[in-house]
Amino acid sequence: MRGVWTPDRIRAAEERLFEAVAEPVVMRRAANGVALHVRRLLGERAGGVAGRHVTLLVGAGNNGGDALWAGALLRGRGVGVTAVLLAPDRTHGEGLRALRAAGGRALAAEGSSGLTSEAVGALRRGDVVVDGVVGLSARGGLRPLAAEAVGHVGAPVVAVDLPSGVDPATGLVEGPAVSAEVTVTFGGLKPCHVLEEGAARSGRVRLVDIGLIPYLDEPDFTVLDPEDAGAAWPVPSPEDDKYSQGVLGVAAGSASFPGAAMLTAGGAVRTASGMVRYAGPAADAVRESWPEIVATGSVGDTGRVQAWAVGPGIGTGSNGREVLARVLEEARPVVADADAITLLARDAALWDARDPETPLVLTPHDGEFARLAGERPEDRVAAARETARRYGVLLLLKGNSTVVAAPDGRVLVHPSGHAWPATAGSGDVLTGMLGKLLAAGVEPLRACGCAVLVHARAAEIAATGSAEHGGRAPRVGGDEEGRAERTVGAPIGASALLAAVPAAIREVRAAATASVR
Ligand SMILES: NC(=O)C1=CN([C@@H]2O[C@H](COP(=O)(O)OP(=O)(O)OC[C@H]3O[C@@H](n4cnc5c(N)ncnc54)[C@H](OP(=O)(O)O)[C@@H]3O)[C@@H](O)[C@H]2O)[C@@H](O)CC1
Ligand SMILES: Nc1ncnc2c1ncn2[C@@H]1O[C@H](COP(=O)(O)OP(=O)(O)O)[C@@H](O)[C@H]1O
Ligand SMILES: [K+]
Repeated sequence: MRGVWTPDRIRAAEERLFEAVAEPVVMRRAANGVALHVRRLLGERAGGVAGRHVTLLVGAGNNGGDALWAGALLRGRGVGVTAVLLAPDRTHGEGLRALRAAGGRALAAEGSSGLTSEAVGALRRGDVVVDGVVGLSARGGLRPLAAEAVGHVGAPVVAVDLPSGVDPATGLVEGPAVSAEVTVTFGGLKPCHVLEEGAARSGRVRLVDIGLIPYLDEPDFTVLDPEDAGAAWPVPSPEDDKYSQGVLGVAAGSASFPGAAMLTAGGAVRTASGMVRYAGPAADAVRESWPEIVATGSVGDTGRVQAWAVGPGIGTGSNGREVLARVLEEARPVVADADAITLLARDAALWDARDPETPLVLTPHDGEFARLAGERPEDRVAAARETARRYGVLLLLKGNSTVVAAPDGRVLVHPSGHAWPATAGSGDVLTGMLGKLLAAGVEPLRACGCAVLVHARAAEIAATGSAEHGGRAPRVGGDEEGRAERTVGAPIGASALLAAVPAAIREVRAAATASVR
């Protein structure tokens, strides 16, 4: 599990760190981390380090200072280094002196009419470009000269702290911005590394220890890693039977939408052993697809369950309303998706059926969120947190980065790193998976984080066939940790995602086992 802190809180921790350790020492630690990851990327993409060329794009602040110091260190490894200075009179003085003393070149970016041809040449020549334009203090979109320079970058980029042009606090991008292959950040993750466009533009995020950790308080939110999901994933123990692992009731689908029932129920079956019951008009179809499911026609006839998954395909008319009200009255943990969210958003009386002490998870996409909150989410973390608090629910806001907020203010974020789950019916699969984790007794916030992580990974496995390749997706260039964007994949439907859920579970469980060795 990794913490994420807002820029203000990172800065406040840095202030405390500087009382104990001199600022230049800290900066040197940061630059060491940058130089290390530049060397690695040169090895991957340029086949070696010595004799290769790196171009530094350097802004006016300490972010540029980090880049210059890293350049000085790279000179010591035989790398040719050219710094393109966006603000020559305000460049970090010590960093520039260090680079020059190590034999690096520096040139002003700006000529009489924008970027000089020399600067453009340097940006084009680098085997790797280091983005030291702006870091934590970024405000608004890139300044015109910086934007022009970024437009000339063709080589793989190592971003210092964060990709320039991305808002550090939100991950939003206004205008041109850097797309990094690797982002080297210091002390703790910032929101831009895991939210919105910033998540994709950050590439592989590498965290460097600069001694900040003891000065950081509780994170603003957290990101689960595969090993966290693997450690929490329920598997049967020798004492277990089918009931003790938690029984999930699925109330999904209708005569017109039997597929929603199949996908939701399937998500549950593939997530954990034990038992799944189904209640609804698609009972025959569900029995045919999933013979292991005990299916009945109505919620009242279902028998005992430890949690419910309700909503996909139930419709928003009186039948759907009746189903949802009956499920809520059972006072068991519930995951409510799709039509159930629409019903809850427009019918305040439905909330009376709910026991406020029993966990209720709502899993809206942005459109469903707007029905609940009155507007589409802008700052997704703040919006999810506020809505979770207001309704007293766990709010799982789906998207490329999924945000899960608990009513007590805790938040988990999962940046998927790809968009393979964006396919019709994949939300239904997620609902079934999450319901089964709730039925198994996994703590609700963690259950949400685990379900989202494994669901996204299952989609990636299905799209790329990576499980068939011994855990490695076929990739175009790059190393085994290469980004999903460079992975060769083919579009999938939700059934393919569903079929890959066991492979994704095996993978996270293997990660958990490896991490305790
Ligand atoms: N604190 C520490 O010692 C440590 C910090 N560390 C490093 O320091 C970084 C923070 O450094 P910082 O605070 O100096 O600011 P920084 O992000 O370089 O930007 C400031 C300059 O950028 C400019 N600018 C602003 N917005 C812009 C835009 N949209 N487009 C273009 N330019 C823009 C703005 O110029 P302006 O044009 O507004 O005058 C201003 O001069 C942090 O990210 C990390 O890398 C590490 O070494 C660890 C120790
Ligand atoms: N651009 C995207 N990148 C990654 N995941 C996405 C993207 N768009 C949607 N998803 C994921 O796909 C799933 C879609 O769910 P949902 O919108 O409910 O679809 P449906 O109702 O068709 O099942 C969610 O898990 C969501 O997080
Ligand atoms: K940067």
